[in-house]
Amino acid sequence: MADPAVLHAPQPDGATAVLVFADGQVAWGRGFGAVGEAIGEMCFNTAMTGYQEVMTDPSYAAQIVCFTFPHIGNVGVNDEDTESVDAGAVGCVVREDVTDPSNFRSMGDFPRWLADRGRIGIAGLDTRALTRRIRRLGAPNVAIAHDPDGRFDLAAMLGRVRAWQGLEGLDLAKGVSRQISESWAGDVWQLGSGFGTTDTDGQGSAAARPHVVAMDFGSKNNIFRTLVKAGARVTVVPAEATLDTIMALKPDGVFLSNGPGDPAATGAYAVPVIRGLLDRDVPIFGICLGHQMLGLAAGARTAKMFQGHRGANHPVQRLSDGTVEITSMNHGFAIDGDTLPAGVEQTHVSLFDGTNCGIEITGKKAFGVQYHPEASPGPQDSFYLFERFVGGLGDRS
Ligand SMILES: NC(=O)CC[C@H](N)C(=O)O
Repeated sequence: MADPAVLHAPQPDGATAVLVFADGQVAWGRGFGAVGEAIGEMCFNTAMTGYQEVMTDPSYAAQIVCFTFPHIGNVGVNDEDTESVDAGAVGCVVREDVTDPSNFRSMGDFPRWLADRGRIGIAGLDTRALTRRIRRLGAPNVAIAHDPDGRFDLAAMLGRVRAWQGLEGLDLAKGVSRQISESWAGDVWQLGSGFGTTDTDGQGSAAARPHVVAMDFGSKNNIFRTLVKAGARVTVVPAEATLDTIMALKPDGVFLSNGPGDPAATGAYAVPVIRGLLDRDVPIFGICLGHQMLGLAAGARTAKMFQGHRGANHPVQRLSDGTVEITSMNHGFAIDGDTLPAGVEQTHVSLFDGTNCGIEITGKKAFGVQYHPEASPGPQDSFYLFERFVGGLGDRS
């Protein structure tokens, strides 16, 4: 039950936003971005850069991001550093008030951009204390609200956050996926030249490239850009594409994207399709949710983590040679490494907590990683995975 003393914590002067936790705790702050209310699971992200990419990563659907880096919004926003058109986190929690943007790439300010996307921000909170709370108690369900007049009905908010089912068992991937297929031509962004295309990256004409059919479960666009950079021709298909639809596109390989929600809840559509691809020996590469789904299709189980991994400096060990990759991460579920059946090999582990970070299906060109080798934001130590996948597609008989 809520602690009434907490729920009725007095509203400080000037408070225009509030967080109401499912256990009744309340945290007051200053609102920015959209006016209104949203409900989600609060997580923390430790990346020092890339707030725009984080907020537009569809894997954060139904989540509120607490940034541990204190200065968020200070380099503004632009039209290039977005990972999706309109999906992403429902809100964010930041330490310092957002200052005027200062950056040569800035095209606008973060609060206005958030408002345009209907996303709520709250500033002035002790984000380190909130992070410690998550580390102690696990990721909480939270209601976030912003009202410039400072009027909030805390009891009603508490009722709504308690009524929310939470992320466990929630299927969000098909809701944020593209609904129609699309052919993807853009290459990765570079300083000075911006985004390249398949015509400008020196890898030959699009038709000569291996064809990757990418299943979109709520993908970050930089994955498709990186597949193109690695030499692929990419066709993106919706999350609920059938095995027949995919095979009709004559894929040289199939890519399984990241995405929001509980992987185990996607069992009705994606997992049987992936099983069919495995039966047909189609090469497969999965990232994050896609990795988890590949594991489920191969017979492993997934589980919700206590606090999850989100940041841009997570060390992962590659077991084949002991090399450590510094990776970008964003996940709250994981494959349970103890449930890998025969024929599924663990290839990478987290050096933070030993959780599974990579699998490979023995005897097939099918592998996945729990982290984000496409970075955006984050280090690019793991780009070799794209080269390995795309480079291995040419010799399929
Ligand atoms: N980035 C992702 O694909 C996240 C996968 C899954 N929704 C999780 O939280 O674990």
